[in-house]
Amino acid sequence: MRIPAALREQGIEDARCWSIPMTTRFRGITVRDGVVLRGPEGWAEFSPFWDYDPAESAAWLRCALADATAPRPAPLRGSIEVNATIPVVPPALAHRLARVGGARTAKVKVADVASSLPEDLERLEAVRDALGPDARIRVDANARWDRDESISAIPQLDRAAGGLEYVEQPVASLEDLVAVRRAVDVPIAADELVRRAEDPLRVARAGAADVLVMKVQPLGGVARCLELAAEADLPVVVSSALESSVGLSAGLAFAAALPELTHACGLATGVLLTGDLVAAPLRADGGTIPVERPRPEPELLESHGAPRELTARWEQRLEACAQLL
Ligand SMILES: O=C(O)CCC(=O)C1=CC=C[C@@H](O)[C@@H]1C(=O)O
Ligand SMILES: [Mg+2]
Repeated sequence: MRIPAALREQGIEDARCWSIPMTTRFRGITVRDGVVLRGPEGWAEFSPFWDYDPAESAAWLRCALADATAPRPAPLRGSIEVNATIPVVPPALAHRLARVGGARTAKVKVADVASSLPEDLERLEAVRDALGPDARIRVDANARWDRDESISAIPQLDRAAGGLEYVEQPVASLEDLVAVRRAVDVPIAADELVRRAEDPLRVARAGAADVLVMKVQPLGGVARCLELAAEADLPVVVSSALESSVGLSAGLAFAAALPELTHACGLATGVLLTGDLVAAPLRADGGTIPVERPRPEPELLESHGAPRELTARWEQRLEACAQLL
């Protein structure tokens, strides 16, 4: 595919567009697509979701550009503990997915348009049953509740799960998050208020969350995430943006370089894709993923290569974002 001049000037030598079907619908998506870029440090991923406009997507490109052209920080650990990620699926499938990869923490999606509260409760019961009493279970509502819905749903979810580690982004606004956090006993994590906010640290400064979920692409890259985490001074959960192993490995690099890592990270999402760009995909085993930087396989870049029309859309997107760098 065509490489914007601004990226060539900064050392990008190759760019490939890919598209891989998901195993289950997640975030309303059934196919994941994106671009991988090659620079002097290796391959890096640029894969903003399609609902991110060019201004927001520019942060994803800054991440890819830095990861392809500048060395990653020194790792402080060789493997990262991860959580199983459970989409909105029936209880029997949730039970099965919770055990894939041997994680001792699961994150369960709730409050989805495709799911009622009773169904969310059943999904949580199934996950607890699968993992046993010592596992940690967190839920992610993706800002779909209002204040009152949160305050009513969270204690019910907490009971069904046999105890929740935290609730991720129950409501959209900072003000509502503060109110919910005051009203419930379960700790609160912020995600959208970090990754889609003009000021990702506002939530930390306001004391509105107990945990920050951080994703390297939307936040502009590994180095910037390390700066933000140091300033936020809150426990960080590094999570994926449903990347291929090329992008997941940047998340692992961030998690590996954090001075303190107290929670399992949401980087075991490779299993939600039906294929990958590397020969040995980054997958959880015994609940951890090794901190590695696998390189894409030429045959896999070929076989997962995006159709021409999709590639043209990504070329336009890359160009628009490159102009905003
Ligand atoms: O945190 C995890 O366990 C996996 C990543 C994950 O849940 C997400 C990745 C990308 C987009 C999001 O809708 C979703 C999230 O909201 O955290
Ligand atoms: Mg989230």
